[in-house]
Amino acid sequence: MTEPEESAAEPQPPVAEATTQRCGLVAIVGKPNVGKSTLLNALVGQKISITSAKAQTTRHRITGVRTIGETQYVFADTPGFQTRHSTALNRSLNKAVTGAIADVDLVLFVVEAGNFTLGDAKVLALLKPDIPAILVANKLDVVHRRAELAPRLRDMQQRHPFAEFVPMSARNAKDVDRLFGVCEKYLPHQPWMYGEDELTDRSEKFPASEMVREKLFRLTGDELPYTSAVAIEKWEEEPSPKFKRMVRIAATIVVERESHKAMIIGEGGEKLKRIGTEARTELERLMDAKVFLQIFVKVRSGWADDEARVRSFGYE
Ligand SMILES: Nc1nc2c(ncn2[C@@H]2O[C@H](COP(=O)(O)OP(=O)(O)OP(=O)(O)O)[C@@H](O)[C@H]2O)c(=O)[nH]1
Repeated sequence: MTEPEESAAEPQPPVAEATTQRCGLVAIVGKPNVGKSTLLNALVGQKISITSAKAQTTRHRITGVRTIGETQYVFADTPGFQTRHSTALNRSLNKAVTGAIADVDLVLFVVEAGNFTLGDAKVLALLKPDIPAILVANKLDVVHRRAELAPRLRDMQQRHPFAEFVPMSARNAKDVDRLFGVCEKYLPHQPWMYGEDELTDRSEKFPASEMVREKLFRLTGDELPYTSAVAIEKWEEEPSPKFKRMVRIAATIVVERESHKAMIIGEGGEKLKRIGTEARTELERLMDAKVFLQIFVKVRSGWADDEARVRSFGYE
């Protein structure tokens, strides 16, 4: 039997090297309180902070994505390292956690500059020598005698073959930018896993609409049909001298009948006001931001039958 000759015409798998894009998984690890969350927030621009909205790859939960130029940095969660409790740190010394950092492209191993302890050594022992690791000596701003750093760093280098060493402060934007530059070359040439803004938008908008929906159903009881939906129509982050973060959100509740609309608005607008206040209060806590929430109620009969529209409300 001979091989069919038309095989040359079959579609070829894409050649990874052909892309100018880079994309890779980056794990931020370190003992509690060294500044991992602060660093992650600085790296992803504070856009991903809601834990319930974490995306998933096969083996990792994704805590944030940042795309700069041609390079997409996908930050992977390493559960167990992200805790303040020493018991949880002990728990983290297990295979699941080791597995989570075993197949990332790059590890950022975070320590407090000038303060290397047994806790660091325990986490360090879990790193695999074949995955490039960058030693991030964080909180450099509080180190007074920088000369004392060198012997400690040599000690660290003896324990693990770090690819590079970056002294920095997660609170310093220039340092954070520099860190991206250092990391870039360790991410493989391959197409991006996520759209440029995919996670940044979706991750907070979705819980926001769910929050309004939850209050809506809780405060209207069983009277309202489940076909009522909530769409986020406007989402604007604004700089504010007073608040760390300020977000203006406009949401629309879509119902099928005028009678449902009246039910939601309530006497003198009382019910809608309560829905808004409760949703806003919880969103502020969840997003750690000042939130201005406007809610509109629209009647669109039969919308639940319209597939495209259902999709546009996020029920895919
Ligand atoms: N001075 C200074 N403080 C920092 C820096 N980075 C983080 N911190 C502070 O260090 C403390 C711990 O930071 P986190 O980001 O919560 O540390 P973590 O490693 O995520 O802690 P766990 O969640 O317990 O694992 C916070 O009070 C931060 O504000 C820095 O570069 N300089």
